[in-house]
Amino acid sequence: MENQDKIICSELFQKQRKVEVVLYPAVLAWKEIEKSSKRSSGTSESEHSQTVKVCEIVAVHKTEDEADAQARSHPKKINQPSQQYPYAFTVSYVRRTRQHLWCCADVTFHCADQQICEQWIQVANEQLSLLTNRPKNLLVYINPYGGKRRGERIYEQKVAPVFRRAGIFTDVIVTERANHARDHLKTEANLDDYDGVVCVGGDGMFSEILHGLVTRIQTDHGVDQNQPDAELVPCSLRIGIIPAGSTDCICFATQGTNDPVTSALHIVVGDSQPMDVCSVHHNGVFLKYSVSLLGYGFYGDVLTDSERNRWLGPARYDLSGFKTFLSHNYYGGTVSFLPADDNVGHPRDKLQCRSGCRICQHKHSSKDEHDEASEEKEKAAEDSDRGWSVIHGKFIAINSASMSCACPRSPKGLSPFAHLADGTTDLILVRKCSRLDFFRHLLRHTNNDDQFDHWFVEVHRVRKFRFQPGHPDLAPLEDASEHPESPDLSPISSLQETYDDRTAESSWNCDGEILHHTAIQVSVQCQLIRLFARGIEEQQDAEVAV
Ligand SMILES: CCCCCCCCCCCCC/C=C/[C@@H](O)[C@H](COP(=O)(O)O)NC(=O)CCCCC
Ligand SMILES: Nc1ncnc2c1ncn2[C@@H]1O[C@H](COP(=O)(O)OP(=O)(O)O)[C@@H](O)[C@H]1O
Ligand SMILES: [Ca+2]
Repeated sequence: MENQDKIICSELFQKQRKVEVVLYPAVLAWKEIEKSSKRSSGTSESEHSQTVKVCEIVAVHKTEDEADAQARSHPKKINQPSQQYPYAFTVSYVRRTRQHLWCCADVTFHCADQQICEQWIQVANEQLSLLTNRPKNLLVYINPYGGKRRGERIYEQKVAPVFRRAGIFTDVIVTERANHARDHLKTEANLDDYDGVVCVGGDGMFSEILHGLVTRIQTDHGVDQNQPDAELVPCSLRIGIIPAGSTDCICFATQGTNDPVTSALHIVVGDSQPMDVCSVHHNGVFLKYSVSLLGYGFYGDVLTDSERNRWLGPARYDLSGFKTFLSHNYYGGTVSFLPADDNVGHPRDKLQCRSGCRICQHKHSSKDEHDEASEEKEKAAEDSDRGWSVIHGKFIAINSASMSCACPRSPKGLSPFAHLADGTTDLILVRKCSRLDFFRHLLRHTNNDDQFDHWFVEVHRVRKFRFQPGHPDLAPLEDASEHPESPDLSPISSLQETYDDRTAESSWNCDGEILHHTAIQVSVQCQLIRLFARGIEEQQDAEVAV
């Protein structure tokens, strides 16, 4: 860096070592100045600078620790270098540890001159105030019953101290019933008072916040959510997620870890990650929004069963997953879908959505350029069923993943190459197959094998889809148990006695909530919301060069 880039530069003390500290517009750097007998000047610079990006500084504060106070009140006792420099300031900043985990680290610089110390604090804070994307006022909702019921504790012990340090003001509401947060956002909350909303809970709680916010914005702008083709108004408030639920896949898939401190730091630095939202309708009536999984069959049945065992906490999904696997139900129906454009890739193209993803960025700019005429044309084509594909069949699972849906149970997710903000969802059809085959498919969610590489699985990247339950009389699929490649495990007859595949219906798991209708129409709303996140970082992003 050039000399003229320096905003302030001083020789200070850090841990009793003399360091040169420089604040550049984008970076804070410090390096040790060693005593050296080899040089006439008596000092030499050590090889390595330590650096912190200014945009990842949480706060710069005057340090009031005991040693400094003592040094000021008993100047005669001074014998340590740090005590000769009794004024100090502390820089709190983001430090990456491992696996996308962030922590808040502190570095304290000491100096002899009070004025220099105060100048540093003032100048550094002026630089921080130029970062206009940082939130100052947040509305926080805590679900005290999510996950292992630790929401309040997690917030008080791990998150609130980070917000306090960063000087963020918060209004905190601990919910008293289901849909408390949704209803408060819909009708009561004064959204103009806040720069963002924070959700402490799981995917179900996130879904509440999403519905409250999106519905409020549409109502304020006179948009009718019941119109499947309505142009929805994007939310200007960002949403932060503090993971305190059971699956927490929205948090995991957008920052790579389920750690409350990491989430708090993404909020403090003002990250912004656009995200697609699926709108779900039934016969022209709005049902729900979804950002992660819309799952019929296996995941719908797991969720329905798990609700009965909520007291088990996150383990309820393991029990229900096992029971549902043994039941081995399949459901008839017709899936129709409108494939996405080729430029957004394919669910098996191995292009992972990462921080600053080019595919999502390209989608954003082409969305801006889209003129009204081409939009009209597109709509007409969609309405006339031109370009739609139709599949009848018997399915063990129909999953729509608008993002990877990675979570600790499945670190690469249901659709590892799905994108957060490309305006599409990956539609995964798992046809009727043997129990052993389905087990192999599930197992591949936990290892590096391709879970789509099975004869009974197909996956499509789509912009819209529809589902109609019912026995597929028109074009029944051959019975998979007769398929030569699918040796079945012995049937578990007691579990299947009452099961009639002509009439049976499952339900939809919509981000952890059960939908009350099975016939649905789904449309992806490109980048409707933004999170306080940045997508999963590539490992080299962690290094900073000066
Ligand atoms: C042989 C071992 C097979 C293990 C296969 C595991 C596959 C797991 C894929 C999980 C995808 C999760 C998608 C996210 C769903 C959440 O929205 C939903 C609600 O979350 P929360 O509100 O935090 O509770 N979670 C689920 O539906 C749980 C699915 C668990 C399935 C075993
Ligand atoms: N105070 C409350 N009492 C009961 N249920 C609540 C409360 N606040 C939120 N909920 C509901 O709890 C459900 C599960 O919440 P979530 O935080 O996702 O936990 P989990 O991940 O364990 O399912 C959501 O459907 C949400 O609407
Ligand atoms: Ca998507």
